Amino acid sequence: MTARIIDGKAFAANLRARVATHAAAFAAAAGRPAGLAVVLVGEDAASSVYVRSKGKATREAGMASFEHRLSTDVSQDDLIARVEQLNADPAVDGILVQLPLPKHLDSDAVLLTIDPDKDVDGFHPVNAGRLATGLPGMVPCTPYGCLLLLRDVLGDLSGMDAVVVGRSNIVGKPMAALLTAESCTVTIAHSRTRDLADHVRRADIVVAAVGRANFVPGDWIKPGATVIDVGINRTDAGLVGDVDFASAKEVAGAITPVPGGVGPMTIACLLRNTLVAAYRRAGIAFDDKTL
Ligand SMILES: Nc1nc2c(c(=O)[nH]1)N[C@@H](CN(C=O)c1ccc(C(=O)N[C@@H](CCC(=O)O)C(=O)O)cc1)CN2
Ligand SMILES: [Mg+2]
Repeated sequence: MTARIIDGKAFAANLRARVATHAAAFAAAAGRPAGLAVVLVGEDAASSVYVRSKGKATREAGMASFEHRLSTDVSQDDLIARVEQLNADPAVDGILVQLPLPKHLDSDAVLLTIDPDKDVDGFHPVNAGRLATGLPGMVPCTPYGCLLLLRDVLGDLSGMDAVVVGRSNIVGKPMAALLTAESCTVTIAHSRTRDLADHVRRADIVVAAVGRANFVPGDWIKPGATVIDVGINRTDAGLVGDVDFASAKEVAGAITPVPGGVGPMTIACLLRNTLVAAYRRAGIAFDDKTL
């Protein structure tokens, strides 16, 4: 069996086009565009690329992009003051602080400062709590992108066995919460999990988010399973995921490639979250399940 290769790039392009249509309707109804502020601290090369991509995608979707570039040695107080200024700015619907931050800064404290209703990354504990309890909030972009791809491939996920490999606050935990809300039976595996291969072999859905190149080999995959690879690892062989793609694609029913799978969904879902935040803040009805 050779797996269906899930085209995240095409899916993301389609989502971005749909966001753009709704963003135009928002601007007409609210008398202003939805706005996203991105804060970048320092010169990290990958972060600079991502922030530039986010700004471009935001403008292409017909939304306002506000870029705040702060020097590597910015103080914690000055960074927090910038976030507070964005919280108070009525033109800003979404705020995102690009991660990772330089070592001298306390990411948790910075993320706690973001107004939860503008937290388009969905990283604030209030949004984590809303997701865990089924309340409307902001859902982290990468896990939400994975969910959209899974629904597209599988339709109803109810009753399926899912394994999430990785327990980060940014991907693993919210991914598990989203799959639980879809009525999957979810296992969260991590570096201390015993008999990891056995857990993965039982899964209809595997989400790999450990940050280790080619960590999940094809012989761990149940024949026909759907494999979502969140990993982005730069190796001598180029960019690779957390799943050994060459062996896994011979066993899986469907699999995301790296690059071109989950990655593009992250920015598309960020635009989606910004639009959702804008509608909520403006008090204009919008069915966010359409996106
Ligand atoms: N505040 C945040 N910081 C970070 C996030 C985030 O969601 N919020 N995620 C990552 C970086 N990231 C966006 O910020 C991101 C990573 C990767 C991609 C992507 O499209 N990847 C491509 C490959 C790109 C390449 O060649 O390097 C792909 O997988 O096809 C988009 C966004 C960490 N920080
Ligand atoms: Mg188990």
